[in-house]
Amino acid sequence: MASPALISDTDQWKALQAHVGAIHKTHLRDLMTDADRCKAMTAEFEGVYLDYSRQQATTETIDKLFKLAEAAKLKEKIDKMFKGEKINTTENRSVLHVALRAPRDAVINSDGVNVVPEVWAVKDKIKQFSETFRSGSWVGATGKPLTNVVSVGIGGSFLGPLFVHTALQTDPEAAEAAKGRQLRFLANVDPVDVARSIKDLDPATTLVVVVSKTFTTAETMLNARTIKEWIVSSLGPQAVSKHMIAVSTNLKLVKEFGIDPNNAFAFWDWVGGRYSVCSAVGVLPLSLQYGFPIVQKFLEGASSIDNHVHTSSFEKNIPVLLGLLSVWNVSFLGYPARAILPYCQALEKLAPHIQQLSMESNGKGVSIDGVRLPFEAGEIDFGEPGTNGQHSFYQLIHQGRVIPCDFIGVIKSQQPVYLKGETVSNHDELMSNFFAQPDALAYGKTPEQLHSEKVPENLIPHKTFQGNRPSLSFLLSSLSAYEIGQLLSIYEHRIAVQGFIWGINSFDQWGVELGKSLASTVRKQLHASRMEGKPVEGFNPSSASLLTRFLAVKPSTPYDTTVLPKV
Ligand SMILES: O=P(O)(O)OC[C@H]1O[C@](O)(CO)[C@@H](O)[C@@H]1O
Repeated sequence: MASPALISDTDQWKALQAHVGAIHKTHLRDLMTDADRCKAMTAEFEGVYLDYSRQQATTETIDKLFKLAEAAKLKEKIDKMFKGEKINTTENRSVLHVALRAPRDAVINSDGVNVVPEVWAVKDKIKQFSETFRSGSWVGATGKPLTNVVSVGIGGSFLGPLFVHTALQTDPEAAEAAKGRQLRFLANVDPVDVARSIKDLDPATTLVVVVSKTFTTAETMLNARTIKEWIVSSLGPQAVSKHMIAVSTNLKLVKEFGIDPNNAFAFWDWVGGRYSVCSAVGVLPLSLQYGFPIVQKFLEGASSIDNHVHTSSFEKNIPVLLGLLSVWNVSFLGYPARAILPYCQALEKLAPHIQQLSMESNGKGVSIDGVRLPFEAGEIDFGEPGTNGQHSFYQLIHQGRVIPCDFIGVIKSQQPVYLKGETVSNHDELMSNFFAQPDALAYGKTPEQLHSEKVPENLIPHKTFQGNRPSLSFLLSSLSAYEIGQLLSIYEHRIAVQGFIWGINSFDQWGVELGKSLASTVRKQLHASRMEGKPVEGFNPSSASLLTRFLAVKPSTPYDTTVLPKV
């Protein structure tokens, strides 16, 4: 019999739907008393420890999820990805970000060609370039060595590298390697972001890396032209070859922009933008800042998880378990959001990166075969480091809506601090919260407990916590480049697993196109109105009056002269 078009038509999906009633009769307060269950609901790989016992699930749920994985042909789909099959069918592309961190002797084919040597050729070029740059042998137009890097790019050409940079900044080894250097990012086309990114920088000591897979993204290209002007107006047009380099799959456009092709670093269409941090997109700016050896450790961490996801049985497979549990929470328990809560300030840019990774990958309305989904796929990701989040949105998580949480803790802080005489070290203070919050969510507090504490009657409803709120806890042994790579790869694979189960294409992003083309219509109108005084035409009444109001105020930057930020 032909396999059903949608996963929701399978018996395994229906068995999970039928199982929801039984789970609704349980409470985590009771489930957590079962020591065998708690032990069974853990997994460990190379120092990454996952405890998912605080999920609204029993071992029976997990068995049923494994059966769903079988029905979705999860193992086959993961294998196909690793084999370079064109699983991104709407763009006819392989999905091979795993090749970016594979060892030199690995063989991974796309279109019958082993891509690993090409990957390493670019990495070798980055290594050599970054060594020349960091040694001071690469000098700018005025003969000075360059110590500042501004990476210009948006979306996947920004968020992943920003996440890794932020996480490395306080790692002692990486911090030592980055002494005296600055790495900044320019993503938003808002001129305020231009101003911020170059504030107090001297073009004579700055290298600009233009990062764009397509080299056509409107925001990035305008920012690149703006920063080019900043360099040229200060150092002259010949400075571009020494002060601007690029990362792209479109080397033709890089050349047309005026960047020396020798200073361009390639990647390939089989690397999705949001999966590209391990390509030159991340490896180049990070190597300029921290040196290639540290970035190589990050790649090795990511590769270790690639191996793990590809070869481990599902029972021990951290990304597979995570992906299945997310499907359970979203599609069966009906919890549409996920909070990413690292108890580690170095991971403050993890949630913004995962937002793109997850929501651009799995925010789809049709199956990979184009059939409208009768269920919601994807989830709403957000997060903040603890304990900051506790003083912000946790109220809603404790007593308002049910939001499954990822708690991420690190055993050994990057920055140990202890004040003699204090009860605990600063990191232990942080981690006290990391351990307490999941239990507060799971157990809650009953009216009976409040009565026994003599809480006034009128406050009992306000102080009651229903509990039974799901979370999972990760403990990482430490947070160096290697573990940062592991964490990245865990989330990348988890999100792909979710997409494989839902039967969607997690590797295209057609949903971003409509807004882009409408912006181009508006851009034409703004130009015509500003330059030729043309009236606003062809828009709905709402947009027309908004645009008219906007255009009525004379801009502070007249269109007949170049103006750069002044701060
Ligand atoms: O690297 P590019 O081609 O400039 O694209 C930037 C981003 O734009 C998108 O295409 C849409 O947001 C992302 O997928 C991508 O990461």
